[in-house]
Amino acid sequence: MSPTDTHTATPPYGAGAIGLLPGRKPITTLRLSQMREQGEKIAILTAYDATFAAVADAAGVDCLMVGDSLGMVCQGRSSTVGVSLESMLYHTQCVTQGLLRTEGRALIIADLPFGTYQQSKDRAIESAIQLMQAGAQMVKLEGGGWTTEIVAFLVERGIPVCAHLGLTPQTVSALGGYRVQGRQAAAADKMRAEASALDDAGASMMVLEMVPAELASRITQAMHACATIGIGAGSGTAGQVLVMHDMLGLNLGRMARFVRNFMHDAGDVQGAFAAYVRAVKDGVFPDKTLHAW
Ligand SMILES: Nc1nc(=O)c2c([nH]1)NC[C@@H]1CN(c3ccc(C(=O)N[C@@H](CCC(=O)O)C(=O)O)cc3)CN21
Ligand SMILES: CC(C)C(=O)C(=O)O
Ligand SMILES: [Mg+2]
Repeated sequence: MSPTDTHTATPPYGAGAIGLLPGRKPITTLRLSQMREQGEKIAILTAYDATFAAVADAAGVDCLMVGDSLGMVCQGRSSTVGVSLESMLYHTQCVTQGLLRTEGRALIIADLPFGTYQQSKDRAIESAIQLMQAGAQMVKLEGGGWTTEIVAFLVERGIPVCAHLGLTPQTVSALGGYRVQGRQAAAADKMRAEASALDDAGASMMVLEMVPAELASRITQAMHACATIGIGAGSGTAGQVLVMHDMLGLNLGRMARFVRNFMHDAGDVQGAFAAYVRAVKDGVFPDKTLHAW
């Protein structure tokens, strides 16, 4: 199938009413790997509720990420560390309902929150199963080499996994702040080795957050099956993700440098989401001015 056969690749991405667009094939992990192989960029936004999920889906967003960033965006916390599995389940159910109501096509990815996978593989799969039963189609967990065993354990048992390297917000205290990761040669080499191990362990996707663009590109090119998804990691990754509120220009604190306001030139929210999808697919977001690392 060529990229132009699909709904996502055919502009305009999101004119008209929410949902119920005919012939919209659901995004599967197989479809994501085809997109990676064919070089069609994967456009992802976070979502925390039914209405925004349905609007983002109708605008052509490929995956919706129920991020533990909901602790900051929805709950007003100063970090994601205190987010509970119950909160993640609630918001995953909300997003799932939004897509069911509108026959949505986006793939739902849910974050395993801090403290629900670090203890053991058993603890990780118990938490992951709950997210999958709430409607997630893939779970995401943060961390380097130590997560490889957990990723393999979940993947072998039929749970698609997204890894997450670079700035891992759940360990912000250990990292000393929300700062760029992998700047030094030794840290960059370590991240490349961890990324390859996670690829071999069967991770379908990998978020690279606040990583130098060149390092993110090198990691992307080294992957055998895993689709890299950048946030503040340049344009060389297989896809991009942003926190929905950020790209609409809504933030409780200071906006990170990698954010672009897509609401500014759009008539409405769905238009902003569609402009984001278009910009990611066309490779014009992010551009070089958006990351100073
Ligand atoms: N609204 C929101 N957007 C996000 O992107 C996001 C969340 N929340 N919560 C979870 C994590 C935390 N993230 C963050 C938080 C802060 C910066 C930040 O302040 N960046 C600055 C500092 C860079 C530096 O010190 O080098 C920047 O200018 O980008 C970046 C990512 C990304 N995630
Ligand atoms: C920004 C993405 C990658 C995330 O982890 C979140 O929203 O929690
Ligand atoms: Mg997260």
